[in-house]
Amino acid sequence: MLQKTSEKPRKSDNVLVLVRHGQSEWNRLNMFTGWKDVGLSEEGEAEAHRAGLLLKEEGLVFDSAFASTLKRAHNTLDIILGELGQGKLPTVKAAALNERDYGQLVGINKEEARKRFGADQVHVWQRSYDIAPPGGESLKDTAARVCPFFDRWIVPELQAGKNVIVVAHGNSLRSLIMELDKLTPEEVQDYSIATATPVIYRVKADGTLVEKRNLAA
Ligand SMILES: O=C(O)[C@H](O)COP(=O)(O)O
Repeated sequence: MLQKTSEKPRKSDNVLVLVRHGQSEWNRLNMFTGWKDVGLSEEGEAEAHRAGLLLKEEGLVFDSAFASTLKRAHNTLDIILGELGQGKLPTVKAAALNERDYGQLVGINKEEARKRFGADQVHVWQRSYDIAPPGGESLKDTAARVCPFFDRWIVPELQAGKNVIVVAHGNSLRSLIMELDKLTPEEVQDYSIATATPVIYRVKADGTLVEKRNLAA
């Protein structure tokens, strides 16, 4: 995993950009989604275009692109790359980056789940580190597939000086950012990621992280 340094960022640093997909149809309906492969809503497509324009304003050009195998993520990536004029960049789709499996909660409206199981219990399932929803994955389980994939396939790209974009999901990215930012299980409970809001890490040639920024519209 990449380490952090307190050195100042430099223009020559390369970047790792992490983006949660734009609003999906089931985000719009406030339903637990997990591995269900639902598409982007109209608003989600618009958000993805806005994220692409924000990255364009930053002057970013990517050398490598990764997304999950779920269409809300790789469609968001396609829209972003289109805005950047990089629609031909080959992209890697990996199931290891898929959203956390929400098990028996999938397809249930989140408000309805709070009424049925209690708000505190649902919050524990949504945000705790090592407690899984029934039949699903905890954040720890999710990290156990996301982080090894990141180390195996993405870190070498960054260490080779490439600019990398990764489009994935609220919880698969939380598990990765927990590792990158060295968040404790308590800290990660309060950490959530907005849809289509790029998180930019600057990465030095030796692979250390120098700066993290959120690109809010
Ligand atoms: O799978 C889902 O329902 C969402 O993508 C993430 O849900 P959460 O923000 O409730 O964890």
